[in-house]
Amino acid sequence: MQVLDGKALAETIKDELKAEVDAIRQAAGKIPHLAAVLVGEDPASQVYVRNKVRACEQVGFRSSLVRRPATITQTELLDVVRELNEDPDVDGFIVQLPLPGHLDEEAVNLAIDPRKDVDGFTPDNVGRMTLGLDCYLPATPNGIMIMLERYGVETSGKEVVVLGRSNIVGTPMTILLSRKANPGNATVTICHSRTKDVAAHCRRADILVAAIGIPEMVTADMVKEGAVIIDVGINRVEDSSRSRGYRLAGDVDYAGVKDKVSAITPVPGGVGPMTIVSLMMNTLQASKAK
Ligand SMILES: Nc1nc(=O)c2c([nH]1)NC[C@@H]1CN(c3ccc(C(=O)N[C@@H](CCC(=O)O)C(=O)O)cc3)C=[N+]21
Repeated sequence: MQVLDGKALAETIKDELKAEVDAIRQAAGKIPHLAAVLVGEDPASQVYVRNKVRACEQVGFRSSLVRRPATITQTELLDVVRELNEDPDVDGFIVQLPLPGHLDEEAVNLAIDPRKDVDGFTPDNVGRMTLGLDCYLPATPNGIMIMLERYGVETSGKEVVVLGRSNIVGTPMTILLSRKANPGNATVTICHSRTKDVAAHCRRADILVAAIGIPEMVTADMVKEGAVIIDVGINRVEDSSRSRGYRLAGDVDYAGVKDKVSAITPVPGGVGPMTIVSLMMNTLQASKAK
């Protein structure tokens, strides 16, 4: 069984990015600049954004963290987005999700200038991805594609099952995996809350991508012998034996499936770090485009 070590691969790619950033800085005096908007105090979001800022430092980017209280109004948040759209010093930015309940995520997303949308969430970028045009690819699905490519996981002609149909992971994952490209050319099934027999679909999968947010939902009886498992879930599970009071669990029962599969991503240290690296790649692309 091979552990698909996203953390190690992310470090390798960040070294490559840093070399490119250094060269650009010397040749053109330009430094890529990523801004992140963080609304409220969601503990997981704070960790993710902190990791993004740290990654920016590692590759030699400039980063700005725009923090706003959970009480911000929709109008005020749209003003923040507009300012970032118009700021010539900012190459790309993200608005960390989820937003507090009173805010309209869709309206915020629609307000982002597609040229600065390094998350790849705006209709312009989603449409361009679907048509196979140049665009910013969404960070988590693209991070997974890079992982499959660098670890030499064959996708062509394979049966892939994606659990979850979110706009940011499940749905774009199906598009990238089924497109005529390498990696790609897979036969993809998407499962969701209305799917009749999820386990039966999973058992057919050569590659299983779990992105549903239910801790350890995928158990050994649901996976095919020798399958490749991509675990996107990062769930905080109460654990009084830990000093922080919780442990991280994926959507897959790692201990239960690891002896049955050919390769699997750990949580943490799997898809998460790859998500951050693809955000860095998009930001470099944004800075080159200007
Ligand atoms: N606008 C927006 N863009 C995103 O890309 C976005 C988002 N909103 N909202 C939430 C999800 C999730 N996400 C992660 C980023 C880093 C880790 C990460 O660093 N994970 C580490 C550590 C995890 C931990 O310690 O909690 C790991 O898996 O090893 C995970 C998940 C980005 N997302």
